[in-house]
Amino acid sequence: MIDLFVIKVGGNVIDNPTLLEAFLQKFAAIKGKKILIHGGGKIATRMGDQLGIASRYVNGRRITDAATIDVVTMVYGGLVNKQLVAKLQANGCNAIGLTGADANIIPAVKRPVKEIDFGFVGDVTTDSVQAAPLQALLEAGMTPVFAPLTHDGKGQILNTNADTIASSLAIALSQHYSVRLIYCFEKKGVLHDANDDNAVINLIDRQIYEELKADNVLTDGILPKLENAFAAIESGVAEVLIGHADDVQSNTTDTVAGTLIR
Ligand SMILES: Nc1ncnc2c1ncn2[C@@H]1O[C@H](COP(=O)(O)OP(=O)(O)O)[C@@H](O)[C@H]1O
Ligand SMILES: CC(=O)N[C@@H](CCC(=O)OP(=O)(O)O)C(=O)O
Repeated sequence: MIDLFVIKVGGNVIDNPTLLEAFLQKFAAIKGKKILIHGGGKIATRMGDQLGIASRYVNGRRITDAATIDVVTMVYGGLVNKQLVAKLQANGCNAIGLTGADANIIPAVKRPVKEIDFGFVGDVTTDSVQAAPLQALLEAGMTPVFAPLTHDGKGQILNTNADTIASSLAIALSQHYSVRLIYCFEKKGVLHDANDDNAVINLIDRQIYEELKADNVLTDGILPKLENAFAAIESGVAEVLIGHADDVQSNTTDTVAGTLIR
């Protein structure tokens, strides 16, 4: 099978012009087939504040009411997605910006209301992801760039966590390609101590994950990121890595830096 890199870049990198520029140069230089998924949660929060629409989170997920879905559609599907595409084009990468609604690639279901009403948040089932249009774009030499938006098939855009979009696409495409899923953020990997940037854990399996959780080493966004990483590796994705945005290029070779998920 042909190799495919499915690469996700987080909001802290997108929000830092120096880190972002370096990341996009390295991403553009990666040879072979690749897909980029971007977040942008921090920018959406800032834009919402400017519009008088405050952000609320439960369990790390944004409560996406009617006003908020408009903000995130504009920010993720417009501002962030198109800026990334233009910068990749400037770096010689033939990027094409997409949401999950485009070509019906990522249908989703509005999260059912239980104790919490998350509003217009979409849950993805990997068997509903449409790989064929993505394959057509990849075979034509283009690099799809995904905003973290999905749709319900009835005309409603939905907000879906970018880490989840990345693992769902990686799983669906692993039927056609040998996929390496790489989560890029502003740390060198999963750390033994979140404040010590050099304390990288090289390898995490389910048992180590449970021990790290019990020891309170893992908090905040790294928990859903690891859940998505395990979902991918347990559903046919060949390799999953979590590392620094600066290491994206080396992480597409045999010399990996960061945390390998097994
Ligand atoms: N042990 C840990 N190692 C690395 N990051 C950690 C750890 N514990 C908590 N974190 C936090 O998790 C965050 C990553 O999650 P998140 O903000 O969702 O990433 P992204 O920017 O990719 O969306 C880091 O910025 C860090 O603050
Ligand atoms: C449902 C949900 O929470 N969606 C996320 C999508 C953006 C995202 O995932 O951005 P980062 O990768 O920068 O965190 C949100 O709106 O914050």
